[in-house]
Amino acid sequence: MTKNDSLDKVLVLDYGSQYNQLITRRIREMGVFSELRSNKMTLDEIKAYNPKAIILSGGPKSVYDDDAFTIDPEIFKMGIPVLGVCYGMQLMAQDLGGKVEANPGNGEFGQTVIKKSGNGSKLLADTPDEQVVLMSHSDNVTKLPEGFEVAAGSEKTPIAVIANDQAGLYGVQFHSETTLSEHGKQILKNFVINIAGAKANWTMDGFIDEQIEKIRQEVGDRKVLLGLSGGVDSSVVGVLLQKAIGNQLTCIFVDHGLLRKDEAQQVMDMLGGKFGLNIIKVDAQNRFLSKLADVTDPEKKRKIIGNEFIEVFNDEAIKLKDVDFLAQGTLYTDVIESGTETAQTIKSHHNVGGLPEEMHFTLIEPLNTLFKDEVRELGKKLGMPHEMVWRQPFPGPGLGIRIMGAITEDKLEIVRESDWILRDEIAKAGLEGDVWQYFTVLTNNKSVGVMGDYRTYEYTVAVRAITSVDGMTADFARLPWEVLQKVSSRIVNEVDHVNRIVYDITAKPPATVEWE
Ligand SMILES: Nc1ncnc2c1ncn2[C@@H]1O[C@H](COP(=O)(O)OP(=O)(O)OP(=O)(O)O)[C@@H](O)[C@H]1O
Ligand SMILES: O=c1[nH]c(=O)c2[nH+]cn([C@@H]3O[C@H](COP(=O)(O)O)[C@@H](O)[C@H]3O)c2[nH]1
Ligand SMILES: NC(=O)CC[C@H](N)C(=O)O
Ligand SMILES: [Mg+2]
Repeated sequence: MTKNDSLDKVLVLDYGSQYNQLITRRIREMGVFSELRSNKMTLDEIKAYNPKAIILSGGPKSVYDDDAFTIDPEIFKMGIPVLGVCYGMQLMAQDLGGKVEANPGNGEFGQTVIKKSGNGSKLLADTPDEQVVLMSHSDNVTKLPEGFEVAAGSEKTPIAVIANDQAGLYGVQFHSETTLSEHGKQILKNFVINIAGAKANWTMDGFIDEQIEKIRQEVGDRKVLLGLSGGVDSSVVGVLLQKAIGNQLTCIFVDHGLLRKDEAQQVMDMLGGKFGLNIIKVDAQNRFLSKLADVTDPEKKRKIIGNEFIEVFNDEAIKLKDVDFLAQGTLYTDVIESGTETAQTIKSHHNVGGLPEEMHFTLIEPLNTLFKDEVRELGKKLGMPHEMVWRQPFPGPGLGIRIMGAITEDKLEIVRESDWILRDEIAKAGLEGDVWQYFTVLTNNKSVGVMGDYRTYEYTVAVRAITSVDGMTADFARLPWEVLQKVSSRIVNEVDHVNRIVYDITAKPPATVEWE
């Protein structure tokens, strides 16, 4: 029996929403074990999995499309409580004899108020009669299936929550899993704990033990390479692997020429020195930069970088001999944004969507169901120091995706120096703990300036600083004017070929954090 067999499990079936893993994460926050699985799971597989409750996620398709993702309707008769979220609710309604149609208007996107009807069913217990939720749909349930009641509605969506208390079947048209649904957590808790009766016996300590056991079983006495960047994710994987397999682990730190100022030295000192990890530093500037010469398309850059990383790992593996596994600090955010069978590609993260199609390694990615803040909690539990756990994220493709257009040595110098000034000023202002991530971007835009009575025609640098919890959604940081003023003045004065600074004031969505 594996450890998971003793836990109550909530099975989330994936219909392709960007937020689907947030559902499992909200449930883990309650201390209940939860996993996301393919909507292709058969009825027998679901029965064998033995879930305490099932959630059908949202998704981009319409349930009446010819190529819509489906479910075996028998699952609604198994006596296991089922909650449908958005697409999931529409699928349940259609399968049980209700009707789903395109919304006659433009759909409903953004925060909306819903109002309970009647007592709102057990699902909406302990939430106010009127509450704000995040809607993101263009189809509506227009006819209820038999045995169901409307538990709440909004102006544009009269059927926004459906409930069949007796059968334990429920649907919410909104995304209860995002923080933009103000009582979403309570609603999920009502479903998982009160309605399905799941026991809260999952912990992060349990997760560590389980991962260590899994890694030991898989690796046996063979060797593992870890792509180590000095970032939070791969450092946490490094510490976890060291606990699991000790000196069967070799870490590879690649200097691809796209690192920040002084980064290579800092990483080697911190992880090799203080933490005693066995690290090989590979100087690969030339091979990365020559492959990237003249490449302007963001997705192409990401794929070239992803491929080249693997080439470097391959070369090192040949030297070390008998290495079968490659470990990476891949998080769920990297997986979902790279696109899955059901979810659209937003950008190919170098370590997922940027990997070559054929690889000699088996991947070990113990964090690929987690979000950044969960990884930080894990790092703390593993006894890692505050400054390592709270390092700001830095993407694997590095400064390469912060230069719009083709990458050159001169442009790298501009982003490297301007980034250093921004980091220096944020540190001096004592704001490092308040801002989740901050960096500069070299736009491909030149404009006219006047310096010392001369006309200049030089580059615009953008400053990006955001607040976030998990990197899935973000807002621009309200940096004090004085800090922005100092940063602007120093970059224009100290970095050649820059005469204008702009501040990026978009949230994610609709923008993303990085510009490419
Ligand atoms: N310079 C590098 N050398 C070796 N491996 C790298 C390098 N950059 C990234 N990687 C690999 O790619 C993975 C994904 O990178 P990512 O930036 O998301 O994570 P991280 O660097 O570990 O943490 P953070 O998100 O805090 O920067 C890393 O966990 C690591 O395995
Ligand atoms: O390792 C990585 N490889 C990548 O290819 C990559 N792209 C974005 N990021 C980081 O992910 C978080 C979310 O960024 P985006 O909103 O730009 O997708 C932010 O923290 C980004 O810095 C990456 N990390
Ligand atoms: N977010 C969703 O799950 C949307 C479901 C469906 N595609 C709709 O537009 O209504
Ligand atoms: Mg990184």
